[in-house]
Amino acid sequence: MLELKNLTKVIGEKIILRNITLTLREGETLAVIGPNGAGKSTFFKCTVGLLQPSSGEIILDGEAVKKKSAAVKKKIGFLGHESFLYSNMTPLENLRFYGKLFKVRDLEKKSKELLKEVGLYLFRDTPIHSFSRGMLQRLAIAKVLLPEPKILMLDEPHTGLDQEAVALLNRIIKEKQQGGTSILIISHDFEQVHALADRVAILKKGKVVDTIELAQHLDLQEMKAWYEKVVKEA
Ligand SMILES: Nc1ncnc2c1ncn2[C@@H]1O[C@H](COP(=O)(O)OP(=O)(O)OP(=O)(O)O)[C@@H](O)[C@H]1O
Repeated sequence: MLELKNLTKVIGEKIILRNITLTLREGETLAVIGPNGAGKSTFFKCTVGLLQPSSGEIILDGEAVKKKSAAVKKKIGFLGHESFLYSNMTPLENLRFYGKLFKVRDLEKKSKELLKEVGLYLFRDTPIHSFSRGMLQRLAIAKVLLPEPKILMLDEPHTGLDQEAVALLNRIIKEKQQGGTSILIISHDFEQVHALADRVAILKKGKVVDTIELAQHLDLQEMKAWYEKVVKEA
């Protein structure tokens, strides 16, 4: 379980995140949506440890994340805007490199399986500097899955992907959901959020202004209507 308690981020004079308290429950998929500039990316970066919050706590299974222990890093796999891949290396070399860092067992076998899963196996020995954005995103997904994290955090994971890659990503996300992985998704894409999330939180001006459970009966139009009403009134 990942708990965010009173998370605040101030940059310069500006308060970007205000007292965010939110829990990612065991095995749930939580989506965070909100208007441009609401603080979603800053929220994501603070939660995965790329940015230090100004105050507040992030607690993962009872342990403070700010310690950045290897165990905490291994539990959370994140896919942000930067993929942190090495462009002069091939997909297989990238996965070997990260797999060794995370002490992944059966690394060679697992890397090849993941490359097959994301449709890059044929390109396994091609340096990635010639890859398209979609191919890089596929490799970034494989890299994130390699250490089998308990929690997946995805910032706008569908952006820039073609239909086939979106379907692939959603299939992987659904597989992970079934396996009990907790997932946090930041997204602008209502359709994907509706298809994937169990619960949705709206972030506006750095604050969580409302959350809703996506029960079976709440269709996409109703979710959009809820969002528009909350954003207008908050
Ligand atoms: N390093 C920074 N210095 C100053 N202001 C920043 C910095 N990073 C973000 N901001 C400001 O914080 C606010 C929230 O930005 P953030 O990128 O987190 O929003 P967002 O919800 O992800 O937006 P979008 O939907 O447009 O991607 C914006 O007003 C932005 O200008």
